[in-house]
Amino acid sequence: MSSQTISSLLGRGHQNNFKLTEKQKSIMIGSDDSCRKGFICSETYLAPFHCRIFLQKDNVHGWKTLIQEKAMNPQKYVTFVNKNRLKMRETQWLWNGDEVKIGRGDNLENLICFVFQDETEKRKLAKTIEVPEYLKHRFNNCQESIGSGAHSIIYLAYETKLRETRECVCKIVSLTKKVSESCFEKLCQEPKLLESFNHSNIIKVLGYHIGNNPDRLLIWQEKMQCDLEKYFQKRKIICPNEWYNISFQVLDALKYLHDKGIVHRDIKPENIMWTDNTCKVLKLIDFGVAKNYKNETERDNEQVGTHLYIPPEIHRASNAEINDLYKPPVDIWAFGILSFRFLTGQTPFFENEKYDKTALRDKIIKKEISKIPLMERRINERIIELIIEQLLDYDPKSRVTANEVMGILTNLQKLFE
Ligand SMILES: Nc1ncnc2c1ncn2[C@@H]1O[C@H](COP(=O)(O)OP(=O)(O)OP(=O)(O)O)[C@@H](O)[C@H]1O
Repeated sequence: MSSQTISSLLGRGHQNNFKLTEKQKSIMIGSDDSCRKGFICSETYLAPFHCRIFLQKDNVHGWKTLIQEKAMNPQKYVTFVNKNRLKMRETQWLWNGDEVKIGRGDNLENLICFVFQDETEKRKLAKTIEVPEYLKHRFNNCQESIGSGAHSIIYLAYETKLRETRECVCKIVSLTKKVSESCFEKLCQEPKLLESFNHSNIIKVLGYHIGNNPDRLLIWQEKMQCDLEKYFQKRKIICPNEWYNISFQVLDALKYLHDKGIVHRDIKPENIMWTDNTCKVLKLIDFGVAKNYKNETERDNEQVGTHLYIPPEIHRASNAEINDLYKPPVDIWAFGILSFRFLTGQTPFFENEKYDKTALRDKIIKKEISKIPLMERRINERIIELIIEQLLDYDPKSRVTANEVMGILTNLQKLFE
C-alpha cells in the first residue's frame, strides 16, 4: 500500500510535527506511554489519551481528516479547533489552515498549537499556468490549487495594483475531453457576464484572458474563503438565525440577477462562498451556465445544473420545451432545496445524502417531499410553509420571487432575533 502523506499537523512555536498517510490513518495524541501507537507530546500537560486524529474517505470529498476529543476530564483538559472547543467525544472535520490547540486549562495562549495542512490539495498542480505577456504587470499565478470544479481548477494568484499586491484566484478552464468545444465557448461568456454585475453578494472578476492554442480561459477573481457546502458539512445543520442571514444575502443577489434578466441555473451551496473566515458576507460564484432568459438568440435545449437542485418543470420538460422554462423560478426552487437541507441536515427526498439519480428524479416529479424533518427540528410553521408551499411550489408560475421571499422574511424578523 502507498504511504503518501494525506495531511499533516505542523507544530507552531514548537518542533512537534506529525503526518497521516494511507498506511497510518489514525494517530492518538497523549501524554504518556499508555497512548499506544500515539504521539507523545512532552511540551505541555495533556491527558493520557488527549485526542485522536484520523482519516476517513468518502466519494464526494476524497480523504477527510477528523479530530475527536478523547480526554475524559473536561474540567481539566481541552481541545480547540480554531476558537471552538470540542465537547467530550465530539468529532470535527479539519480544513487547511485550521488551528488545533490542545492542553490543560482555559488559557488559549498556554496550549500547544498545531496548524493543519491538507497535503492532497497541494498535489493538484497545474501543468502550465503562465500569465499572458500583456497581463504580467497585473497578475502573478501560483502553482498552488485551492479548489476545483467539473470544468475548472482554481489557483492561488496575486493581483498587483499600484504598489499593493493582493491575493486573488485564477480560475482556469481548458479545452479537454471533459470540456467540449461548445461547452468551452459557453464558459467563455462567464467573465463577460460577471463584468456587467455590480452587487456586494456577487463575485467580482478582476480580469480575464481567452487564449487559443492551447484553448484556455483564465479568469482572475476575488479570493473567497470557504463554500457553503463545506461549511454545512462541518456543522451538519444550520440554525434558523444563521439560515436567515444566509438567505437574505443569497436572495438579494438573486433579485438583482433576475431583475437584469439573468438566471444563475446552478444555485447550490458549493457556488456560494464566505468572503473571509468571519463568515458574515457571502458571494455567489460560478456563472458558467448562467443565462439571459430574455435573449431569444441564446436558446438552448439541454438540462444544466446539479441534479438535486433541478426543479420538477425542468426534469419533466422535453428538449424543445426546456429553453422557455429556464426562468427565475428555477433558482428559487434550488434555494428551497438548499434551505431544507441546511435546516434539517437532509434532502427533502431522502434521509441520507446517498441516492441514485433516477430515484431522485422520480421523487421530484412525483412530489414526494416530506415536511416531517422540518417539523422534527421544530422549525416555525410559517418557515415550513414558506419552504414547502412557496419555494418548493410545483407550479413555477406561482412560485414566489426572490423579492417576495425577502418581504416574507422581513415580516418574520421577530422569529430570528
Ligand atoms: N473566488 C474563489 N475563491 C476561492 N475559492 C474558489 C473561488 N472560486 C471557486 N473556488 C473553489 O473552487 C470550486 C470550483 O469553482 P467553480 O464552481 O467556479 O468551478 P466549476 O468548474 O465551474 O464548477 P462546477 O463543478 O460547478 O461546474 C468552488 O466550489 C470553490 O471551492
